[in-house]
Amino acid sequence: MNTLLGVDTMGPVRCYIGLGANIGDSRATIAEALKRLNELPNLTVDTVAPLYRSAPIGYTEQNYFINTVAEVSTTLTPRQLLTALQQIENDLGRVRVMRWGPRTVDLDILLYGEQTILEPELQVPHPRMTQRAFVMVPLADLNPGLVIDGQKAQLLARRLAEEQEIYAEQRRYKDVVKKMNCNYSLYLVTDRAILEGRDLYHAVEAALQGGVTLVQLREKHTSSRDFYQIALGLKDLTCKYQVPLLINDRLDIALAVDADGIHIGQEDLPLQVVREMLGPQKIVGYSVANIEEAVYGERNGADYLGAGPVYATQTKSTPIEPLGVEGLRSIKEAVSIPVVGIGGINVRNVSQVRRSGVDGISVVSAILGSFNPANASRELYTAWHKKD
Ligand SMILES: Nc1ncnc2c1ncn2[C@@H]1O[C@H](COP(=O)(O)OP(=O)(O)OP(=O)(O)O)[C@@H](O)[C@H]1O
Ligand SMILES: Nc1nc2c(c(=O)[nH]1)N=C(CO)CN2
Ligand SMILES: [Mg+2]
Repeated sequence: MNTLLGVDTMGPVRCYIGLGANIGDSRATIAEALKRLNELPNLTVDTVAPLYRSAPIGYTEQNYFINTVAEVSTTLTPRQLLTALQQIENDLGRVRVMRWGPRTVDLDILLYGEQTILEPELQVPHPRMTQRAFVMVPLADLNPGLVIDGQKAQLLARRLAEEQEIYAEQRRYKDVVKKMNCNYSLYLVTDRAILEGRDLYHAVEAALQGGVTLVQLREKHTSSRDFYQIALGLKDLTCKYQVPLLINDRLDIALAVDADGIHIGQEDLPLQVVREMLGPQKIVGYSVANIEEAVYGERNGADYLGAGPVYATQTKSTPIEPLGVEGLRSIKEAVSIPVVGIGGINVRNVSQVRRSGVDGISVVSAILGSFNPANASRELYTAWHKKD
């Protein structure tokens, strides 16, 4: 605790949370638990270690576990944090049957700053953590030099990993963090036709410099080989600016370049199939034009919805009746996942769109139709963030 002019001021405290699951789709449950953790008002998930598969410790007649550790900062007190973790466990269907038994998800406070807590309901540092490879190995990934009970995390992790069965999961969990922090506010969808021969990479890079937060590569009449090559090039760019790259429609291309996700429409592969094939850690977006499609999207695994057209546009060959801001608002209110508006959005109507409550705007021509995509993006960014 810092003391400033005799007043106690508490900044956020760095904590480590252990996550474990061995019933149902453990990876998906852990991803969901992390998302809910990050959504707590007084807590931010800063980093998540890779996932590990580990043999059950304690009671051994149960499935292998998926385990990881999250580094978080929070202004919650230890007790409040414990209550919040237990709430998430319960909401995700945890039923306590036996000690050390199978569970849909387990969230333990491993460390709370430097504090030691010895209460009947809460002991911190977690009393068994230094005996558990499934805790120490991911913890050492996050903070190898951390000292617990006078011992370095990395040394403890190495020693424990020799005695206890633990495997690194191939599925990369950095994706989960990326997905969790995905910012939908200024979402660029590409269209090379609008560029009229200007260089796509050049335009996208300018847009990224101008503040675009998400990029979707959309190609209409391109060979698979060219699509793949363009996607690889864009991936380098989006990585440089730490912005997710999504691929329109083509699951094969999304997989081939290990994109951050895919965006599909009503006529593309079924949503559940795409989700199943890409796994829980990738972003799946779904185009909707009405409430029914939106609710369907939310129930069948979409991470966000692209709702539109908000205004009349020439991008689609068959014109659809625009939703208008009210239609957009009704879609946003019908679901709890992020919604981005698309179709005819430009710097003049952006604040109107924002007032519908959506999470972002998706644009094609407002950026790529401009000879200065950096400026166009900057203006949209400013307009979106302007308080009225
Ligand atoms: N650091 C801690 N983090 C979470 N729960 C704790 C902690 N210390 C004590 N507890 C208490 O442990 C009780 C049992 O928790 P739970 O059923 O999740 O145990 P467990 O995860 O199966 O076992 P273990 O504690 O060995 O990991 C909780 O009700 C909680 O009050
Ligand atoms: N491998 C593994 N074994 C366990 C785990 C766990 O998360 N992973 N959790 C337990 C109780 O917290 C008991 N045993
Ligand atoms: Mg527990």
